[in-house]
Amino acid sequence: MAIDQLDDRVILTSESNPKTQLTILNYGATVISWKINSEEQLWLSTAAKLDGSKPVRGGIPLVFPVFGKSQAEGFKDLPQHGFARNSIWEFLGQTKANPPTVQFALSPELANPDVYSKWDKGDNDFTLLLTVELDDQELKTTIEVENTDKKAWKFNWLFHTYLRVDDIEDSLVNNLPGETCYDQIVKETYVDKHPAVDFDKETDRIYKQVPEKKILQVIDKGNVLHNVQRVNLPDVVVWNPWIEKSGGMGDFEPKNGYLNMVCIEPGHVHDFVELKPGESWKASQIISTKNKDIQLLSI
Ligand SMILES: O=P(O)(O)OC[C@H]1O[C@@H](O)[C@H](O)[C@@H](O)[C@@H]1O
Repeated sequence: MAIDQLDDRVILTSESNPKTQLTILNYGATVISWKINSEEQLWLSTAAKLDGSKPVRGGIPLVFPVFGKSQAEGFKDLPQHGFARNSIWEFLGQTKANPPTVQFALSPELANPDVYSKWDKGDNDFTLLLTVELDDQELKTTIEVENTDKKAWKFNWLFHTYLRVDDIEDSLVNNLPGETCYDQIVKETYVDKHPAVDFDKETDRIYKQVPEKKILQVIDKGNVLHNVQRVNLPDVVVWNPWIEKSGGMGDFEPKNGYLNMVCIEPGHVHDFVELKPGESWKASQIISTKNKDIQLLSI
């Protein structure tokens, strides 16, 4: 694998196919592009700020130590989704040849001080290690969170993945029926009884404790486009801002871009993970286009 380390980003190119490429910004360690044989798999707003002035609108922003806003002690002052997505991570280099693997790290010294200082008054010592593996048709991102402090603390984690679709109105996400979700639009918890998640309006749901064996599949006109597998990430957020909400976001362009994206966000967000001093926690998201069969596990 060729690795090009530029000032603000790292580009990985597959040796077996030079048209398979991954771009990771140092800012937020945000994957902003993943092309398989020239075909882009992720959605990135054309107005996304890539200069570190604002979290990236698109790609795979990383959410830590809080998902959304929380009134929990130590989290109240943090802005939505925490500080991992607006801190400049350190590129550690290539760590494995096969599958080609690189790593990025974040610790309090590197974290955006304005935001980090709002988490328990900036008093929690931690290390985040992000491992990114690029295979021919698969992207695996693994996070390891370590408590390097002398006291316990807690956190949420989430991969805020913007997947590209041809037309959201022709797309479904399966394997969530039967699961309990908190619907952030109507502010209610219910069991989703639809045969699949479809999209004809703003959608913002947190599915809780979804069994790991359930692969989340984005199905476009009957074809499986993306398979999202999770390791140690029990919750899944499904988000599409639709017309009004995306219209109000200055960094969301083109304005009809909501038709070409769906966020499937594997995370640990319903409950906090608590780590005692010296403990660590590890989780992965695996997105793949290999499997074309619809997985029928639900109901
Ligand atoms: O605009 P932000 O901070 O990137 O958040 C985008 C969306 O992120 C999703 O994860 C949340 O469920 C939504 O409620 C939120 O609107």
